[in-house]
Amino acid sequence: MSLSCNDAQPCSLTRFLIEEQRAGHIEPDLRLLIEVVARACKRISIAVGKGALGGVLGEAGLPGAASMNVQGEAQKKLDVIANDVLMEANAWGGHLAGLASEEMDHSQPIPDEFPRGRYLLLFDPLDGSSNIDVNVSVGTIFSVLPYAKQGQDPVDADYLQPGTAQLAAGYCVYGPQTTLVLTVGHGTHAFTLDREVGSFVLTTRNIRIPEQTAEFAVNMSNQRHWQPPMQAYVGDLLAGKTGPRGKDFNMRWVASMVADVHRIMTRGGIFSYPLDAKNEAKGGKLRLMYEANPMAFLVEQAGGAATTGRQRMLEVRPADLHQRVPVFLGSKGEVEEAGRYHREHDATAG
Ligand SMILES: O=P(O)(O)OC[C@H]1O[C@](O)(COP(=O)(O)O)[C@@H](O)[C@@H]1O
Ligand SMILES: [Mg+2]
Ligand SMILES: [Mg+2]
Repeated sequence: MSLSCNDAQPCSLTRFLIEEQRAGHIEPDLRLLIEVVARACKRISIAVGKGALGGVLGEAGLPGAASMNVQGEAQKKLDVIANDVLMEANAWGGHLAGLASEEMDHSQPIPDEFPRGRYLLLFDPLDGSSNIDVNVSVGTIFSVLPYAKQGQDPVDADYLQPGTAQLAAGYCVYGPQTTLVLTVGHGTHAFTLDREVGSFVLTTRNIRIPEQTAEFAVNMSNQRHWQPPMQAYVGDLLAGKTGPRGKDFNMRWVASMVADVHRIMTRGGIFSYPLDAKNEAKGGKLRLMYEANPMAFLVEQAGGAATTGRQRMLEVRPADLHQRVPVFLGSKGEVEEAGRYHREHDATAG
């Protein structure tokens, strides 16, 4: 029996990963690590799907005393559940040296009593938390980095590798369908969860993001806080056909990065969360290690581009585990266009 995926043979994630291993694209233990993460995503998908019936909606913590994460944000029950699922699944997995989560102050080495591996896993366990209680798509984002110091506990500094060092990245969107989108550095591929069978099935091999687009995603309510190049860029998008861009643009904003990026993976577009007067002191809103870098890797592997507006995202040198950055990603032509507004502004501002 042939193990290779073909049109007649739906390809499970397991089978796909074995093929990637045979092609020399991934090590066997990275394959197994991705399987563990995918299993955890299935469990999170089930928890998300239960909603009010499962008692998983609402804030974590006691009434009147919301539990806060390291980012100073109130945690939802599902933020905590998703974090626990990923932690527990991976502690036992045997493929990791340590983990870091958007929800935890510091990275955690795999305890001594468990087998240790050669990878570091970083994740945003539940992205789009503000959408949990209103039954709108949320997701999980993850990134895998190498760890070479065998026999030593990894510390936060070991995670501060640029996005170009990522060995794998992915997200799982919990929407009308649960879809896992994955790269191991050889294209970006989508797997849809067959809920009856309980396995992820390859549904799009080699996603290609259209280079040009007429759709942008940004939280327009922040417009008055933006810096001049962003004001100028979006001003020209809004001017439409009669403006300098010469075409009308549509706008979408789900407020779950995973869902917004998934739309861009499907039909193109540009997603941006720029610097503004509210987030400037923190460096931006979105997190480099848990959100921007894995998404940038996935988007580049799908033929798109990802920048801070001024620099390729994957080349940013991280200084802090919870570092925040401005984000522009999606259709290559449009991301370059946004970068041009920043360059021209910086040149004239001296
Ligand atoms: O509240 P805003 O400004 O619309 O921001 C939404 C953005 O914040 C995020 O929800 C941040 O992610 P978390 O829910 O993981 O904190 C992104 O998913 C989304 O793009
Ligand atoms: Mg997030
Ligand atoms: Mg989150």
